[in-house]
Amino acid sequence: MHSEISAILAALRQQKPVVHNITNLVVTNTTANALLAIGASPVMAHAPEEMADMVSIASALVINTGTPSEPQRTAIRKAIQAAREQGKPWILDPAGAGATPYRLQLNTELLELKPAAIRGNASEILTLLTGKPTGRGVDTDSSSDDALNETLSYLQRRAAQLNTVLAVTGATDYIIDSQRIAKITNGHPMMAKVTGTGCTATAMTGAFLASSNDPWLAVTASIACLGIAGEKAAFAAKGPGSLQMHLLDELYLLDAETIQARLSLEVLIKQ
Ligand SMILES: Nc1ncnc2c1ncn2[C@@H]1O[C@H](COP(=O)(O)OP(=O)(O)OP(=O)(O)O)[C@@H](O)[C@H]1O
Ligand SMILES: Cc1ncsc1CCO
Ligand SMILES: [Mg+2]
Repeated sequence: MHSEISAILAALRQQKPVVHNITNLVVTNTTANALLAIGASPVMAHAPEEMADMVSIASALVINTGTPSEPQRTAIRKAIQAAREQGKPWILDPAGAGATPYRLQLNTELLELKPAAIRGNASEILTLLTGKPTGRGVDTDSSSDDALNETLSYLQRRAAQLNTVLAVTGATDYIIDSQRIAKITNGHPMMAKVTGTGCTATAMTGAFLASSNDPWLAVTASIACLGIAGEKAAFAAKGPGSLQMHLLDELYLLDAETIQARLSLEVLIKQ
């Protein structure tokens, strides 16, 4: 898999896709910088009046519901409509989907609008798919093999129904479509001590989706690249502050040799 991942990264850097982000107030700067560091061209925009025009110059759209509001909801609807009309991929990050009924209702509406991919932590993805606002979710690390397998086959059925790619991230990442599951164990626990690491994964995935015809491979490549850059950054960091700085450097420096040396990925067959 390392050569396929490096090939998509090379295509991304060659194409420098414009990625339109409607994201949360917390991570707007860090996700824009991560997109630049990996080789894409970010634009952060949320005025409803310019959504169709902005989508028309972008190659992918990233929607993140971390700090929602009614004006943003209007912008999100307009941007997704434009992306669908223009045949451009869009990715959903249901940030905090289970935190309030408002977010869950918004995310449930967006789920029906055919995202090419959905990236969240286990609680967010399960809340979104089941409609049950639990903050508990699954802990893929501590689940028994049976419980984990049950959840994976449920997720795979839902990915097939929705014709999307589900990326469930955490200590272990699972990238799931109707046929394939990638299990990635790159990354470092310190990454969870920097806000917006997951939002960065989603934003980067927008750029990777724009750089490949295989959405599952694109999402897998994106999550693997972030995990590899993140673990390298963690080794160099004293704590979360310098991790954030090193992460940008490692995304910028990431190359095929590093991917080959560090990739920790297993492809599970159809459940
Ligand atoms: N305990 C961990 N061990 C190893 N890597 C981790 C761990 N926690 C997070 N990561 C890395 O961080 C990436 C994204 O993190 P996570 O799933 O925690 O996102 P999130 O909860 O949506 O974060 P946020 O909402 O702050 O953006 C994962 O894909 C993985 O590479
Ligand atoms: C901390 C926080 N609050 C809303 S969005 C966000 C960033 C991580 O999702
Ligand atoms: Mg998140």
